[in-house]
Amino acid sequence: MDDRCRLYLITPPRLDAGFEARLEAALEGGDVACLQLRLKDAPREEIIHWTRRLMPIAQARDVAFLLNDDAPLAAELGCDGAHLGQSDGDHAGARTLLSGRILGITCHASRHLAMTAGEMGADYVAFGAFFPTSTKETQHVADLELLSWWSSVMEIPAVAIGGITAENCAPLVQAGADFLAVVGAVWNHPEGPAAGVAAMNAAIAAALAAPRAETPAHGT
Ligand SMILES: Cc1ncc(COP(=O)(O)OP(=O)(O)O)c(N)n1
Ligand SMILES: Cc1ncsc1CCOP(=O)(O)O
Ligand SMILES: [Mg+2]
Repeated sequence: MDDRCRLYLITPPRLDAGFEARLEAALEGGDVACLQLRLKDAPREEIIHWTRRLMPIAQARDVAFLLNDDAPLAAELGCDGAHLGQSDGDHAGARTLLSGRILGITCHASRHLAMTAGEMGADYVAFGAFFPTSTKETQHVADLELLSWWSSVMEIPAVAIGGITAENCAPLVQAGADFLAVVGAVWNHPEGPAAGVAAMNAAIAAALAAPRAETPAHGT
């Protein structure tokens, strides 16, 4: 198992004018593997606008830029990839369209969805929600056993999402999450987004350095 675990940053649900500076500040805070632009129900023009503004900031720092929900638009705009949920269109078609780019798939708390996504060619599977969150209404609760099983059996990276903070992330890291996806932990951090990124990275490093809790037994 690759012991590394990295931060996967998702934009706030709404972006105000001048958000570019907040993103730059966040990325100054420490390691970020990728940035997902997630503007639910925003007009296409707004998504295009923010992609053109934010993608160069991310890519200049070697942070992959992923678009949520829309694989054709991600391909058209030259994004590094897309994240699709179970209701976000044709996954296999998106895989073809995003050949050579990153495609991540929401798998909620389901081994079956994750294996299907893996067989389809997903670059990562996302499990959640691990904790209560006010960022999105969630209907699925994922647990450590799923994460631990996936990471011990599969090579495809796992992203953990949902209410993750610097304070609660250690068990996810120790269960084998390859990435921790967060919104609130960074953008709502009381000392600003750079402090949020720094706190997440410090918590990940501490969890990796700490003695591991016993791994749960895996069923079939
Ligand atoms: C990394 C990551 N994981 C899960 C999601 C959720 O995607 P989805 O289920 O399509 O819900 P919306 O985000 O579209 O509301 C995600 N965006 N990113
Ligand atoms: C997009 C998404 N999908 C499942 S939970 C969630 C929201 C994650 O945001 P936060 O890190 O603030 O809980
Ligand atoms: Mg979606």
